[in-house]
Amino acid sequence: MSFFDQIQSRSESINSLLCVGLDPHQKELPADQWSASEESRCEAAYQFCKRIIDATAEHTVCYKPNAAFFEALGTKLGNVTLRRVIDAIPNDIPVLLDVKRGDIGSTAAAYAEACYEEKDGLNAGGVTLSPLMGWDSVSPFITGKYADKGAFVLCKTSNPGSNDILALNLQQQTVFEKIAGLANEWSSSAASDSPTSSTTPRLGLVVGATDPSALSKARKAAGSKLWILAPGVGAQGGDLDAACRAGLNDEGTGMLIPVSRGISRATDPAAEAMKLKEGINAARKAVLDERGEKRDQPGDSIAPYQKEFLEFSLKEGVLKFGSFVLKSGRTSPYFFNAGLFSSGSALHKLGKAYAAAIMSSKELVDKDGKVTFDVVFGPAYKGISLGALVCSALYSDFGVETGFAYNRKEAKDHGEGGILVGSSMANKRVLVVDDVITAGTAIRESHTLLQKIEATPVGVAIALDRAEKRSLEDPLSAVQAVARDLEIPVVSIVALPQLQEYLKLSSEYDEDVLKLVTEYRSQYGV
Ligand SMILES: O=c1ccn([C@@H]2O[C@H](COP(=O)(O)O)[C@@H](O)[C@H]2O)c(=O)[nH]1
Repeated sequence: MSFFDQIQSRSESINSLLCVGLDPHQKELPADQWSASEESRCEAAYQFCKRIIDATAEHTVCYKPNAAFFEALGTKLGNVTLRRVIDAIPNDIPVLLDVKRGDIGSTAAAYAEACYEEKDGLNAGGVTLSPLMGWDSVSPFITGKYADKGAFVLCKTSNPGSNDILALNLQQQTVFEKIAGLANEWSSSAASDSPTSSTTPRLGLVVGATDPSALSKARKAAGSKLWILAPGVGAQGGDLDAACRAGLNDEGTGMLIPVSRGISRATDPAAEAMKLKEGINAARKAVLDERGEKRDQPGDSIAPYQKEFLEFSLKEGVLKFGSFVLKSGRTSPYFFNAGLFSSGSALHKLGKAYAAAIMSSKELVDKDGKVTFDVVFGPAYKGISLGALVCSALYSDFGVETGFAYNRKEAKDHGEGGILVGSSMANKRVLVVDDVITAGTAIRESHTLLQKIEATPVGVAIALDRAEKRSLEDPLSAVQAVARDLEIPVVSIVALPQLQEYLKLSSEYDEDVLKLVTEYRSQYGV
C-alpha cells in the first residue's frame, strides 16, 4: 500500500486525524543524562520517544519524528537512535520523517535513499520536503523505486516568518497558493507515470494551523484530494476549530494535525492524545454539520467558489446591476456578458470556477469521486475557449484528466479537414461547456452533432443560469427545458438564487439592488 493509502486507511480505521510528533527536545530530557555522554543522551531520547509511542499508538494516524532532534544528539549515534525509534513504531502505523529536504535531483536521490532504505537507511514511509527547488528536487522522493512513498511539501509553514516569503503575492496568487497548485499537478503527473496508474496522491502540503485563512486558500488551490499536514496546535497556539473549518476537505478529512510538545509535555500523554483526537473529531463534526446545514438550504446557499465568481464577474464588468431590457422584453435588474472576461487573471479564475462547479455537482461526479465524462467539448465560438479553460482547470485543481475537443463553424477542406478538432469523441461521454443558455438552440445543435458522431452527451456546464420562466405560461426555464428535452443535467457556476444571496451578504450594494433582484426573482424566477 502506498504511503497516502496507508494514511487514509489508518485514519478511517481508528477514526482519527491526529499525528503524534516525536521531538526529543534537549529540555525534555534529564539534564544529567544529556550532559553525561552521547550514549546516555541517545538512550534518554529513545526512552522519551518510546514512552510517547506506547502511550499514543491507538490514537495516532502516523508518527512524525523530526530528524533535527536526533541529529543534535551527536554524530555517532544520532541517526542510529532515530532508526531505533522508527523501529519501535508498530508496523501498522506509518512513519512520516520530518526532514524538510530540498536539493538538486542527484543529491535529492541520495537524501531519498537515506530516508527510505530499509536496510541501511531510516525506513521512513514519507517525508517532508521544501518545494522551492522545484519538481526535480521533489521527484526522487515519490517516483521510480519510491513510487509507493509520499511527501508533504512545505506550503505555508506555521511559524511567523512564513509570511516573509511564502505569503508574498505573485501576479494572481500568493507563493503558497502557487505551491499548493503545483503540488497537485506534480502529484498527478507522478501518479500518471506509474505503471499501476493509481490515482492516490503522492504529495501533501504542510500548512500551519496557525493561519486558517492560508489553510482555506491552500485547500482551494490544491483541490480536495491532497492531504494537508497542519502543525501549530498546542505549543504554537493554533486554533483547532478554525483550522478544521478552513482545511478539511468535503468529506471532513484530508488533514492531519501533528502535535509534539502538546503531548510530550502533558503529564499523561495517553490521555492528552485521546483528548486531542476527540477534540479534532468534534471539530470535524461541527464543520460537517455546518456545511450540511448550508447545503440543505434549497438552492440559495452560496459556496466560496460561487462568491468568488460573482465578485470577479462584478469587478471585470461581466456582471452589472442596473436596468437592462432583454430580448424577451423583460427589464432585468442585472446583466451578464461572459464575452467581457478578457484578461488572463479573469480567464484563469473563470476556468477554476467552472471546474469547482463541476466537481461539486452530484450529476457530473459519481459516488467514487470520478467525473462522468471523458471529453470536454467547447462549441464554436465562445465555447471553444471556455472548454479549454475548464479542461485545464479540472486537471490543475482536481487532477482530473479529460480530453478536449471543439468544432469549427465552417468545415475546412485542407489540412486536417472536417469540423471537429481535438480529442476523438466517438463512443466517449462528453460534457458540453458554454457561457449561458438563452433559448437553448446552441446546446441542442451541439447535442445533435455529438449524437451524429456517436458520442454520448452526458451534461452541460454553463457559467450563469438566469433561472427564470421562459414565459408566464411556460413555468420552465431555458435550462430546465434543455435538461428535460435532452435528458442530461445542466450545471451552472451560479444561478439567480446565488446572485440574490450574494447581495444579501454583501455590504457593497445599495439595498435597492437586492430589492429589485428579489422582486425580479419572485416575478419571473423558476
Ligand atoms: O510549518 C511547520 C512545519 C513543521 N513543523 C514541525 O512540527 C513540529 C511541531 O511541534 P509542536 O511541538 O507541536 O509545536 C515540530 O517538529 C516542527 O519542526 C512545524 O511546527 N511547523
